[in-house]
Amino acid sequence: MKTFEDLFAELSDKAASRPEGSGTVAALDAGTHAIGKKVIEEAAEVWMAAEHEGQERLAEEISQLLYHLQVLMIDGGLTLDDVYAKL
Ligand SMILES: N=c1c2ncn([C@@H]3O[C@H](COP(=O)(O)OP(=O)(O)OP(=O)(O)O)[C@@H](O)[C@H]3O)c2ncn1[C@@H]1O[C@H](COP(=O)(O)O)[C@@H](O)[C@H]1O
Repeated sequence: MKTFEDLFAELSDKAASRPEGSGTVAALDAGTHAIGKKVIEEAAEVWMAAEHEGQERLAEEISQLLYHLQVLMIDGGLTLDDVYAKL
């Protein structure tokens, strides 16, 4: 099972190596504004799932929100420790 740390390491590697066909590379190339819009979209889907769609969908939507937050972290040059220091 993939952890938050595993995913961040994978995405950081993709950002550096820029493999063909990577959605992460495409998202980073689209820029901060576009990534931010995906974060908002996924956050709304998390909210809807929590209210109406059950645990399975909620877990799925939260995983997608975490993914887009990690893309925004990488776009902003943050490390996991930068965020963990604020927890
Ligand atoms: N965990 C994720 C992940 N979660 C969400 N997403 C993206 O978020 C989208 C989900 O959003 P929606 O359900 O709203 O679907 P959608 O509106 O049809 O999506 P778009 O049209 O906006 O792309 C997916 O289509 C993916 O683009 C993810 N994309 C990639 N990963 C993981 O990230 C890693 C690197 O992926 P690549 O960079 O694509 O190789 C791999 O381990 C992937 O499993």
